[in-house]
Amino acid sequence: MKQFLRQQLQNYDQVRAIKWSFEDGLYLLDQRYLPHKEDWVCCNSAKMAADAITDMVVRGAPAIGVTAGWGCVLSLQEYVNHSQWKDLIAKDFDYIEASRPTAINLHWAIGKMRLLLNAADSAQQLLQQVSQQAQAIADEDIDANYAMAELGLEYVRAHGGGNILTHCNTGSLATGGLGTALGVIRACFADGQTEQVFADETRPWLQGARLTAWELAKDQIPVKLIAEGAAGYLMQLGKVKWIMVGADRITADGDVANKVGTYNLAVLAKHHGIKMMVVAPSSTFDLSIESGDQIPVEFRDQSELLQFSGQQVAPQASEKLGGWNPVFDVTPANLIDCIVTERGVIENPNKQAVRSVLGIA
Ligand SMILES: CSC[C@H]1O[C@H](OP(=O)(O)O)[C@H](O)[C@@H]1O
Repeated sequence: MKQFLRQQLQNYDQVRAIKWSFEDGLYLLDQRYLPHKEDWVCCNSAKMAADAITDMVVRGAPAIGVTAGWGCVLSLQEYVNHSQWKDLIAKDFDYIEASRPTAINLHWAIGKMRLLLNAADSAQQLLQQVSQQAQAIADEDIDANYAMAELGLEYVRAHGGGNILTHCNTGSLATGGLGTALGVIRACFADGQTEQVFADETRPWLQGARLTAWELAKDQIPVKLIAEGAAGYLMQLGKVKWIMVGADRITADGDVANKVGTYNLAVLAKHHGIKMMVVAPSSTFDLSIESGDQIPVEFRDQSELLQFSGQQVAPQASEKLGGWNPVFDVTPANLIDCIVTERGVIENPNKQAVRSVLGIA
């Protein structure tokens, strides 16, 4: 069974949104234009890689961490023979880290690279170390996706399958491989635990409508798109048994920052007795903070709200009236049934459960 599942998951793991070669550099599938166009952006500097993160060419917490790693290699390649290499590279690392505030995977990746930089006294040696670290970040993410898919499926088998509602995009476009929540969803479908996936649109970037629907359609996994506002009615009619989402930052107590709208779903799920599953690798945990109100929530330009595929949806809105555009929200741990990581499943998340599953004394 495990072999069959692994084969099935490999069939679902064909899309790569991030491509790297030392000769050609970093290529990112431009997610701003999917599913209509499959354009690639070539990043040949750390700044270009950072700007691609800020501009959402690439998005999704783990994918941002992987991209940040390769962005650091681009910096080394640019300055390895420069007399001021250490200062220039440090500035590039800072610029990459500032590209988006919420996803901790970005800061985790840069933190690893900064440790190497601070200890380095040879640029050539550092280039090799940073390259190996970037490759390790990418490889570990792919492996973590498979581990989470298998652990998440085991948990669903033990608690009963059923239809799933997912939010935003947590698949191959948000990670280095199979996906986090979408990896579990793929495993559940392969195992017959679910026959129907519901994806909500996820305004304003439409990661659900544009990206998750695209990924699942490619997999030939039955997916129905819903307006976010329909989620409560879907649950009230008993059409879903699970809510499965990803995460951008999880605190030591198990509070979860994720795409805005996740908190709404968690409250509704609790009210309707539906299981709320978060799926995220250990690189998404920020154990330096205890509660969700310490997580920096990204606000993006109100213009992203006031248009819809190029049309002004609120022409009457002015700069003053504008929009209020937080792109994440924070779900308290007590609304979450389980957090699936590659190290194990954190049931009824709290400080002790987080530390125990992550293997921290
Ligand atoms: C694999 S989890 C990805 C996570 O990132 C998304 O945010 P964004 O599209 O703004 O980068 C969303 O929160 C997903 O859950």
